Amino acid sequence: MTVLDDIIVGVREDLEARRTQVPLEELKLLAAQAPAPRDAYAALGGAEEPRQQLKVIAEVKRKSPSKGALAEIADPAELAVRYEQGGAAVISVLTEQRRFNGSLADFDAVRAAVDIPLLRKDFNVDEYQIWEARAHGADLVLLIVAALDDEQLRGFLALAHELGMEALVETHTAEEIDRAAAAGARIIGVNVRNLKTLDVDRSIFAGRAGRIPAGAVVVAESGVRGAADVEHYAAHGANAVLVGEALVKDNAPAEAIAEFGAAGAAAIAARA
Ligand SMILES: O=P(O)(O)OC[C@@H](O)[C@@H](O)c1c[nH]c2ccccc12
Repeated sequence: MTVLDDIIVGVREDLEARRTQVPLEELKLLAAQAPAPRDAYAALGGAEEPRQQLKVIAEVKRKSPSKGALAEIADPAELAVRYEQGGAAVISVLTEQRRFNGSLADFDAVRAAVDIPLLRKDFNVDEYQIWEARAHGADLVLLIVAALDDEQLRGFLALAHELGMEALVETHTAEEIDRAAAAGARIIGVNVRNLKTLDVDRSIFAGRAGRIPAGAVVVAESGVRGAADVEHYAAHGANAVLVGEALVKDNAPAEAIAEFGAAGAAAIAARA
């Protein structure tokens, strides 16, 4: 059993517990009452031609299975406000409980505090979680290709789009990129962390990005330690970076986001 399989077992158990408390029919009513979704594709510069900026997806991440506790985040809303002030395009909030110490309560707190698009970051393996994301005011959901078969991937992507949301479709291998593209993903992430082993290999990004179709926003996920890593990803085709650990550990996350954006834009300009 891979790490990913193991995580999903726990995710499914937690999800079944929530389903008995809030049945799907009730979630659908809540989703209908939620504020309209914000356009995450536009926020990530998807429609700009050419894409000259490097967008930052800033993550609220308390803990990870590879590194354990990362930071004491007393007030996720306050952190999110700093992310927004620093110029983050999107904020990602981990809601997985067992391994990442996240929650929908964290998500709700962040939703109430900022106006930019929010990603509900979880191991989404059931339609219930997509409705749940929208009911809580999410604008995007994470879909991990390695965790889904093609029918699930297409079904969840279609549901997210029907509900007015986008999906960050996460890949690791070239084959997963092809599956994401064939399913019609508009925002494709390359996670340099292999979720089956948790190994990080930043060098894989360069060889993957060119495989992503031109219309899709290219997101480099994981492993950003500082501006040099952002420059590397931007030089090799990233339109956006998703950063967790480095930002939750930084005393000045807003300044770090601004620095990443500037470093990325310079690398994109140098590439042209
Ligand atoms: O903390 P990092 O190395 O900056 O990584 C952020 C993000 O990419 C990582 O949290 C992540 C990427 N894909 C995921 C899927 C589930 C949980 C977490 C993740």
